[in-house]
Amino acid sequence: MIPADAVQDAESAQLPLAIRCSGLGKVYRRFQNRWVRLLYWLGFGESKGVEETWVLRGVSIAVPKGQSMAIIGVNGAGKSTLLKMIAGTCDPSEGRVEVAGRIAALLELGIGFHPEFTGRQNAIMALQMLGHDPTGTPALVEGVQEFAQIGTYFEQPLKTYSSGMQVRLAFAVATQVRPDILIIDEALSVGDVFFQQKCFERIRGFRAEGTTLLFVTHDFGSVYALCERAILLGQGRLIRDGTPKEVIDEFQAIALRSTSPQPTSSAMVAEAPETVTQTVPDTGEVNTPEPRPQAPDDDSGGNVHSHLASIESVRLLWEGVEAEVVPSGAFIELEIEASFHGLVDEPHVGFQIRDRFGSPVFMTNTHCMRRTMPAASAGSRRVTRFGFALPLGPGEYSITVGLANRGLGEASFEAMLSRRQNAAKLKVARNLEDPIWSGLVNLSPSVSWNDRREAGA
Ligand SMILES: Nc1ncnc2c1ncn2[C@@H]1O[C@H](COP(=O)(O)OP(=O)(O)OP(=O)(O)O)[C@@H](O)[C@H]1O
Repeated sequence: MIPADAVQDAESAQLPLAIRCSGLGKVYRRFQNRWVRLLYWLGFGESKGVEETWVLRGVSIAVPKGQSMAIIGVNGAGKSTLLKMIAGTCDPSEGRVEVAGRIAALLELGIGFHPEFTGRQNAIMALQMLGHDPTGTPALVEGVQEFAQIGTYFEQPLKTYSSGMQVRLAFAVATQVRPDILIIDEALSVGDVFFQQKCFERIRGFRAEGTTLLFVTHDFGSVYALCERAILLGQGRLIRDGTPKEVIDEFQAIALRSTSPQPTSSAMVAEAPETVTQTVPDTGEVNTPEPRPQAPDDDSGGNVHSHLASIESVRLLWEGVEAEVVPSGAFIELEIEASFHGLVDEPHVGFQIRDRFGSPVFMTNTHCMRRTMPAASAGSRRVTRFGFALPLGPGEYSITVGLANRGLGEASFEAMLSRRQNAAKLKVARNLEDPIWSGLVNLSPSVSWNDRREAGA
């Protein structure tokens, strides 16, 4: 939890560093008027009429050479600001950044490109600006064209490009020569799935050759797939530094603790619900003292507790018997027992299955299934059973369960009452009766064919 640890850890391990940030901060100032601005820059009137907003403060991290680190946090947490300071496109207001090696940064869509120039012209200029030898440029431009695969658009002005085409060109230019440090800010989320896979393949290749990777994304699947470390920023501060799983769990826990008046996400057991309201439902009973509104008490493991209800047990049943290992394709039941300590007028129960990287495999809940359970009164217990076939590939999975009150709109809840992160684990074994297949999910394809004869044959 202590940001400075990151610097100390890497240094005490005496790892050669690619990046070191020490006490990094960025402040933006708003001036009441231009006179205040002038006085400020002349060194007068320090505080009068000047509003300071620190968007990043006290960030100290050390990134050893060759490490892949994800930066996660809610919108406005300061992720892009940190990347820009490391890339050198934005000056810190305080603290220091030191980098060792050549940086390639994909910070904003087509950064530095000119809308009137063609893809080819932009590629030539960008490669030269990145410091590549002009004599080697034709070969590099060919490589960009080949990787970007934007066809005849390569000869058209950039202003005619879709955002996906711009990312293709930008990524191809930035990565045409392996950089020592590669910085990517969300850019890859724009491209189509095939291009993303191609980019990830190139990034993996660079990693294998020793490139350091800094990666901002809201896609946790790619964090698990690409990064060995993650940091969590919140309101411009470094609040967690650890493995992707630790940091993503913390992010989810913080998101659940949030007290913003927006409803919680429908995926009540799922990916980082943005917010949870703290409202206790109106019981509708006259002269009954209402329980005081109380925030769900969330521990750092992503669990939620409240005074209204709690999930007591979670069991997996295969053929009616509790099981931890089941064959792929088996029909299983997930049994969730909850106890209610107050009236919950519209309870909903849900679950999420995650794979060993922590990536969600499946999630649903009774609200999303358009099922309405009866109200649960104080002192009652209820067992909810979900039954489903499990056509997943062999491997280990975890199950997180949740209980919320009152479904809102299409996909949200008024209050999260109980959540148990990783409440059960499940091992899926190969089903020896299955035909041979590999992958995440058994699609059980059918197959048919018919022969056609050429006329006259
Ligand atoms: N030039 C600027 N002037 C004033 N405030 C700014 C400026 N640039 C960024 N900010 C503010 O700094 C904060 C952090 O912004 P930043 O873009 O670094 O966040 P982020 O975590 O990358 O967010 P997102 O996930 O939405 O991209 C935000 O509140 C933003 O409004």
